Amino acid sequence: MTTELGRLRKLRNYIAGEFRDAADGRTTDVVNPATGEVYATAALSAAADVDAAMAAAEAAFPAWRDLIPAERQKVLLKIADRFEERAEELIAAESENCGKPIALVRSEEIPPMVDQIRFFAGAARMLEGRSAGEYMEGLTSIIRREPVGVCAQVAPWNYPMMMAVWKFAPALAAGNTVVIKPSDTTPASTVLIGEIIGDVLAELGHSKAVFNVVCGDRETGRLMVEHKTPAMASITGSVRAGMQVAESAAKDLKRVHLELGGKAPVVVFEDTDIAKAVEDISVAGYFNAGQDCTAATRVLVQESIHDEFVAALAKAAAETKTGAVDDEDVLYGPLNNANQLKQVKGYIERLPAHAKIEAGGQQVGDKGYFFAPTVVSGLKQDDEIIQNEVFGPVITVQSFTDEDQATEWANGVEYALASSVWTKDHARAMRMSKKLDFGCVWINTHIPLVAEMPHGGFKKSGYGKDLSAYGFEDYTRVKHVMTSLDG
Ligand SMILES: NCCCC=O
Repeated sequence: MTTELGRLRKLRNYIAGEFRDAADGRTTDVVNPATGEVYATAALSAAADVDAAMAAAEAAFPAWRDLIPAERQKVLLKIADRFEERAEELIAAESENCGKPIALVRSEEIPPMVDQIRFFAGAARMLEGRSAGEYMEGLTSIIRREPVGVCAQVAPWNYPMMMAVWKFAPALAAGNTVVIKPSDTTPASTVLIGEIIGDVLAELGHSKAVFNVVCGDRETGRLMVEHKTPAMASITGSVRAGMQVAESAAKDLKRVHLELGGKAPVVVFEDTDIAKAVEDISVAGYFNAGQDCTAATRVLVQESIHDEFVAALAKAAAETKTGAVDDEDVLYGPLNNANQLKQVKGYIERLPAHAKIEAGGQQVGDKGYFFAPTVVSGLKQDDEIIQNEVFGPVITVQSFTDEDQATEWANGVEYALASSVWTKDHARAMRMSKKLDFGCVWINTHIPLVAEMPHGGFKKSGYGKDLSAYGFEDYTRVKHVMTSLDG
């Protein structure tokens, strides 16, 4: 099948089932971060394009909302099947757009995405509400769970495809219509997803305008969030972007769903199995070049095993490979863009004198945006690299004395998305899972996720959940209907 990608290398908006250039013809260049070369252009959408997409989604909403859930389920199940059938196209688009290792997109991204779409297909038929009944004499109360309306969704560049799935699947399952904007650095796979979903909608007799893709930059995102049509704005991105969205959405009290940054602490006690912990933490710190809001980035290790642990982490880093998309031995590819490379380099250049680079610390090669697996030890709680999200293949290490100090430092950042604790002591693990102020606490593991469980943080990591029944409910509203029994 010829796709938008294969045909043109010109990525356009997908509105009401049609590929459209931005109304004013503007485009941005799309760069392959593995080569640093431009390989496509994408529409740079402005107000007229956002208006068109919102009008399409608004017009499609009543019919989509009024379908019985089983019909929406059929659509989502077919989308999941189509993702499997067209997996190689999706993998190629994602890999070229992000420089991701092809084998890892195939094994680590496609299967969970397909599973997540199927999970939400099921969730469409499992709407929750309190039992209907007489809570006041002579009056029956019932709960209706309804879609919110048009959803404006802004996806990030670290997992463009999977984050699009986390947004469109619960939204569509619940009966909402969607306008989604991929990052301006990674529009390719989302445009292809637009085509796939549009085809499925049409094949099953529904309007293609249920799902619309608008390409563009931050300004396009701002226009979407401030637009009068959507009832909800959902964004995965930086804290800065999330705060701007919350502020814009506050102007007309839109519902907001924010999945922002992370700075996951990895608390390693002296009784842990060091070899296993190092192996798992390295993968969880370097996978996707550390560009993961739950990455195992901030290791806190008990002082009695500190030196041994750091030496093992440094050895694991030296053995971890980054490189070409078709090399099956690499764990991760390049950073996503030149700006991100500059940001990661900046954190390393500004390290304080008391920090020690145990491994890596430099760009790899002179083509593309690759960065070496890095371990930095000797850090203090107030250091910039401890407090801020690096979003690169950098693991920091601090040495703690006891449980109280570990807890204080683990919680002592503005982020609160994910964390892990490593110990053989069950009671300590359970104490720590209560004390760690994060949306997820892993015990003796770090980074796995499942469709059935929520993903989302506290504090400046945002609010609202992705995945799970909680994520599904975020895309619904609850209405109370009360009826007199006297006619
Ligand atoms: N491991 C998936 C994390 C999603 C956000 O970065």
